[in-house]
Amino acid sequence: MTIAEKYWSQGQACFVPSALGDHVVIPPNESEWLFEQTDSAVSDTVNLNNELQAEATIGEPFMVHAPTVRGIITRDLTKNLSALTSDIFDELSTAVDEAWGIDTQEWKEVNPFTTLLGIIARTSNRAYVGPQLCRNEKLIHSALSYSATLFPCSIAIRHVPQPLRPLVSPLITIYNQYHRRTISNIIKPEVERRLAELNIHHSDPEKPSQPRNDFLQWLIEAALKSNNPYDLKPHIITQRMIILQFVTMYPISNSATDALYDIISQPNSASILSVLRNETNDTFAAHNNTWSKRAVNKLHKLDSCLKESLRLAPVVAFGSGRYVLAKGGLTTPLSKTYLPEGCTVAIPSVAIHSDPANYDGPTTYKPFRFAERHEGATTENPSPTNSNIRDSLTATSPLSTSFGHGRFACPGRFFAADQMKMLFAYIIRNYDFEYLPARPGRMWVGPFNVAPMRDKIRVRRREKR
Ligand code: HEM
Repeated sequence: MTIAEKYWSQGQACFVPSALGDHVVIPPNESEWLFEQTDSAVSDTVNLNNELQAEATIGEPFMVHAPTVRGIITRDLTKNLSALTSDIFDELSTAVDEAWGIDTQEWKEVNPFTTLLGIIARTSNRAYVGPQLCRNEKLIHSALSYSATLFPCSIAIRHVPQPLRPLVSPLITIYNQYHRRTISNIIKPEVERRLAELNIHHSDPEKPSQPRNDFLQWLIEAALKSNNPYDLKPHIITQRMIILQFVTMYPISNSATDALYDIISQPNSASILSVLRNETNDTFAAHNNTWSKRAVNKLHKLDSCLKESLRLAPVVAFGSGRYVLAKGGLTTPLSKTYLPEGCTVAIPSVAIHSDPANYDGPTTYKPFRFAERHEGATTENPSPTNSNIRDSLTATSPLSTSFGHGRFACPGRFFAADQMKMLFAYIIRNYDFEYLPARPGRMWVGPFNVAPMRDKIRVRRREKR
């Protein structure tokens, strides 16, 4: 038990200095209180701007202006998941085949972290910028490099005294900004092309506009509706697309890599894989041998497996950081911790997830823990104790905070969950995995959980059934 965990277990807050800045991490039983605070009391945006040093690393303060990236993720991306499923699956399966190979005879050594990063970057961008740009290797390379260097840059900037930051930040972010410019040089011409197309279409409604269903298009249409010239500036639209790259690739790939290592390193990994293979095969067959959103929703055991890995290793050890705005500060209701105005308060995600009061055998990996809780439930008759909605990967609660909880819970979790489920459905049906007797340890870099980055596993394509 760490010193911080000792404080939390006694219902006390703990001051945690970290790479993300200084946080007052309140005890688990006060997390619900934090989720209920109003926007005038605590701010998620100010905290994100601070954590990311958005001015220097992103250029535009994070998601402050309408139409926000968050709004489009919630409104358009999530609602279009059914329509996007076949495109995502098409991109994902091609990308996996290219990265892991299709040789059914020889085992191949692959680095899950790096290969999944490339696969997820390409697949996500299929939904963001369409089929041509998502295969642009320069775009993918720069999107990944930009995302990988954003946090290190913000951490370095935070160590510089405030008055010197405008001077020093451009030097710290040289490499990061090079990749931001590269992404911009690739996406901006497409933004301009689409804006011009829409202008032509508006001045000549007879001329058909090209139907497109991707994030960039929704962003442009939202900007048109907002009637705010700022939102329509090509570089602002481009900038918002760049933010999207950052919030997507690493969290999904990191979580998928962890989940894969968890499965293949269990002594009973063959049986776990067999349960998952049966579920994916049966579901695929029951849905006309096609992956639709409806079919993906039926993968309860896989859903449970992914949720269990995220429970054990959420992307950050203490999350849902909020900057205290309330004049005169706030006092928490139970531990009576005083939170002065200007401090950052967070919840202890890992401590919540590893509390025996919340989870039976909390430190043990039980891949089907959540599926078992609702075994036998039907949509028509979900009993209160086994409702599958509550235990699904995307469901959040004060006890399940891998995606945060409340108004600022991760809006991209539905897209992330579908992508991860499709990825696992594909790799489990199409590849064998060599058992890994020792799982590489979980690594925490400051508050961040980092999946094994350098380790390799062995995979072999399965014969066609
Ligand atoms: C497995 C993958 C992912 C994980 C584990 C994850 C986790 C999280 C967490 C813990 C937060 C903070 C929530 C809070 O402050 O309470 C967050 C915020 C956010 N996530 Fe995700 N995320 C994932 C994927 C995605 C994807 C794919 C997108 C975009 C489509 C996305 C977009 C965002 C945005 C925009 C925010 C900030 C929301 C706001 O503060 O308004 N995330 N995510």
